[in-house]
Amino acid sequence: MDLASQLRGCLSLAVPKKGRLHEQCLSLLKGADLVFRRKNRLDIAMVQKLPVVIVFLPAADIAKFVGDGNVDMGMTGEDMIAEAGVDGKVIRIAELGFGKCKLQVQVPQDDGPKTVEELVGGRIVTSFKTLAEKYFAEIDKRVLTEEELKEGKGTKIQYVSGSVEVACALGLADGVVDLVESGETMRAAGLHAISTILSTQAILIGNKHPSNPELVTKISSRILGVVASQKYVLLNYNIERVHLKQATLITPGRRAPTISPLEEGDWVEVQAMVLKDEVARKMDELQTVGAHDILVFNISNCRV
Ligand SMILES: Nc1ncnc2c1ncn2[C@@H]1O[C@H](COP(=O)(O)OP(=O)(O)OP(=O)(O)O)[C@@H](O)[C@H]1O
Ligand SMILES: O=P(O)(O)OC[C@H]1O[C@H](OP(=O)(O)OP(=O)(O)O)[C@H](O)[C@@H]1O
Ligand SMILES: [Mg+2]
Repeated sequence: MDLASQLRGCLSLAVPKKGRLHEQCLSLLKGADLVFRRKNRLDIAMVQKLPVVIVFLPAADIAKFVGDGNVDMGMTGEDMIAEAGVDGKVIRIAELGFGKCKLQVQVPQDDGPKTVEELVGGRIVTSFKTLAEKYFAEIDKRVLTEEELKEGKGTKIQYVSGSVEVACALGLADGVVDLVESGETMRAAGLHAISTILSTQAILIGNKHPSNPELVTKISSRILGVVASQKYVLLNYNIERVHLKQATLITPGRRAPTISPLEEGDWVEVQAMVLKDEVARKMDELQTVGAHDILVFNISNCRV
C-alpha cells in the first residue's frame, strides 16, 4: 500500500522535528504508548495498534497546520501559536510543563536604551516578526504623532530565522526580540532584557473540527495522564487519628486522600497525590504535625 492510502482515515499528531521541544515530545509519546517506527528521512510515521500518524514538522509550522486543519493535533510552544495568529482557530488541550521561557526585548547591556520607548524608531531583529510588530506598533502609537507614523518614523522590525542575538554586535539592530530561558545566550552576547512580551511553554493543541473526535479524546487523556504523572508524586504516611485533620489539610490530594486503618491502635495510613515541586515542604509540615514513615513514590503513569 502506498503512503497516501495508509494515511487515509488516520488521526494526525504533529511534533517538532528538532530543537528544544523534540526530545520531550517524543518522551510524552512513549509514555502514552504511541509507539511508532520512523523510516530514515521520512517525516511521517504510523503508530502501532492505533489509526494515528505522527508528523514531524518545524515547531513554527505546527500551530498553522493545526489551525488550518491540515493536521488534527500538535505539540508546540504557546509563542508559536501567538506568532502564527491562530489562537482562535485551535483548541488548547493541555499545557505540557516543559519548554518554559519568555519572549523578551533585549538591548546592549552597557550603552543600550533603558526602556522600550527609547527604542522607538530604531531597528529590531527577531524570529517573531508578527509579535514584535504588534508590540512595537502600540508603543510607536503612544510615543509618535500620527504625522511621524505616516512619515515612516516607526520602529523597523526585521526577520531572521536564528542566532538573533548576534544582530546587535553586527550593527544590524538596536535591539532584538528573542526567547530567554536561563539568560545564558543573552548575556554571552552582551545583552540584557528590558521588557517581556510573553511567557510560554509547550502545549498540546487540537483543530476545532478533528477527523475523529473520539480518538482525539483518547490520545489527549493518554498524554494528559503522562503529564500529570510527571508533575505529581504519591505521598504515603502513617499518623495517629487525632492528628489526621491537620495532616489532610496539608495533603488534601487531587480529589481526597485515601485513608486506611492500621492494625495498631488508633493509627491510619494516608495516601495522596502531591505536586513534585511541593513535596519537600509538605514532608516537613507533615512531620511537625506528627506523621511517621513518610514515603514518596514516583508515578509512572496515571489517568486523572
Ligand atoms: N531556551 C529555550 N528554553 C525553553 N524553551 C525553548 C527555548 N528555546 C525555544 N524554546 C521553545 O521551543 C520552541 C521551538 O524553538 P526551537 O529553538 O527549538 O526551534 P527551532 O528554532 O526551530 O530549532 P533550532 O533552534 O534547533 O533550529 C520555541 O517556540 C519555544 O516554545
Ligand atoms: O536563555 P537561554 O537558556 O540561553 O536560551 C535561549 C536561547 O534558546 C533558543 O535558541 P536555540 O538554542 O534554539 O538556538 P537558535 O537561536 O539557533 O534557534 C533561543 O532562541 C535563545 O537563543
Ligand atoms: Mg531555536
